[in-house]
Order: sequence, then structure tokens, then C-alpha cells
Amino acid sequence: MNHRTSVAVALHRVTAGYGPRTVLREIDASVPARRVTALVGPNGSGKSTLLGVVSGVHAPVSGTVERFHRERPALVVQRSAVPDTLPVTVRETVAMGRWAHRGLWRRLTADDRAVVATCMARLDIADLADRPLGALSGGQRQRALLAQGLAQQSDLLLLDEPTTGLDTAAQRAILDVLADLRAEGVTVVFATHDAEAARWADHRLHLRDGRLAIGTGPEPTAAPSGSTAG
Ligand SMILES: Nc1ncnc2c1ncn2[C@@H]1O[C@H](COP(=O)(O)OP(=O)(O)OP(=O)(O)O)[C@@H](O)[C@H]1O
Repeated sequence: MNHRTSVAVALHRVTAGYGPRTVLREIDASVPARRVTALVGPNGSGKSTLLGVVSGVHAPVSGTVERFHRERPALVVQRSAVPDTLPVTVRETVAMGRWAHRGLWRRLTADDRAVVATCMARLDIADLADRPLGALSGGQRQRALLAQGLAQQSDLLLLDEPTTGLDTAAQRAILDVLADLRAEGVTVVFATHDAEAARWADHRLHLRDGRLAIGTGPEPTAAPSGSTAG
């Protein structure tokens, strides 16, 4: 099997943290290309930090990150990380996904606007386009943030708890979008506490105490043990 085509990102003995605090310890892991990977583990186990390392926004203290994807990764943060008071509409929020292509100060082109419209339609939020982001329900906001990630048109999409707090139908709708993206050749990694969403993924990475056990097994338990069924 050709490593370059089967792996999107490979981590080699990656240690990372915040100042003196080590959060991830000597992580060896691969993110399979064109598959959906779930990142599971208890609160504070380092899932968001690992997403940051995979995306390149968080530099490891030691170890290396090998990249085989083509585009700049799209990182979608937890919806709780976005302040309610942010004075932007849904359309503007999704349009921020074009900044990497367009630059912060350049006007959006017709193509950019078409991408924004398509991504809102895909997440079924076109009718919310002119609403302030802060006026949305949790599930609607989650979809707006995911639409922003899609608007980046990356081949590596990293999502921090995209289904947390959503009802079953809303969770299903998001997983369906992720399945479509996979079929289009996008590599997806999402952090989750949701056992069903993790089971649905093609591949799981279990974090515990800053260490990782890689798994493709049938399920994570409600309290992941750090090891995994194979
Ligand atoms: N900016 C920061 N500065 C210092 N410590 C941080 C920072 N961000 C996270 N941490 C710490 O790093 C550890 C891992 O946090 P991280 O957010 O990566 O975990 P997580 O698994 O995503 O948690 P959760 O499931 O609660 O979202 C925690 O102990 C957290 O307190």
C-alpha cells in the first residue's frame, strides 16, 4: 500500500502542551486519508490539543508531523468557543471560510459567494443567512460553523465536537454531510464524546492521560479505557 496515498497525516513521537504543562506524550498515530476518524477520550484528555497539532496551529514540543494532504487544513472549533455576542450574520460566518483563499481585506468574488451559498444549502441553513450568529440555537450554530469549515474547500477537515448537544436528527444530518465529504475524497477527523458518532466513524483514536491507542474496533465505551478493540 502506498503510504503517501493511504495516510493524510502521520504523527511521530509527538509531545505537546501549554508552557510547562505536557498534554500529549510521544504520540505515534496515522490519520487515514479519505476516511472519517473519531478522536475519543475523557474531558481534558487532549483531543482539542491533538486537533490543533494535526491542523498545524499548535506546534509540538518534540516529534514530527508528516503531511500528505494537499490543502491547508480546515479546523472547526467547538461552538462554545464562539462568543454569543460576536456581531456577525450566518452568511458572514460562513464567508470567513473563504478568507484563506481570498485574504481578509479582499472582497469576495462571485465564485466565493457561490461556495458560501452552496455550503449554507448543504447544511440546510440558507434561510438563516441574515440572522446574527448569536441568535441561533446550538444546533443551528453548529451547522453554521461546519458550513464555514466546508467553505474552506480543504481535503482535510478537523472538527471539534461537531455533534455535541444536538438531537438525534441533527446529529444524523451532520454525519450524513461527513459521509458525503468522505465520498468526495475529504479526510475528516472529529473529536467527540458521543459513543454513537464514534462507532459510526471508520477509525478511532483513543486518548487517555496524554497517550494514544489506535483503534478501528467496534466501539468506544462510555468511559474510554485508553486501549481499544482491534
Ligand atoms: N490554552 C491552554 N492553556 C493551558 N492549558 C490548556 C489550554 N488549553 C487546554 N489546556 C489544558 O490541556 C488539557 C487538554 O485540553 P484539551 O482541550 O485538549 O482536552 P479535550 O480532550 O479536548 O477536553 P474536552 O473533552 O473537555 O473538550 C486540559 O488539562 C486543559 O486544561
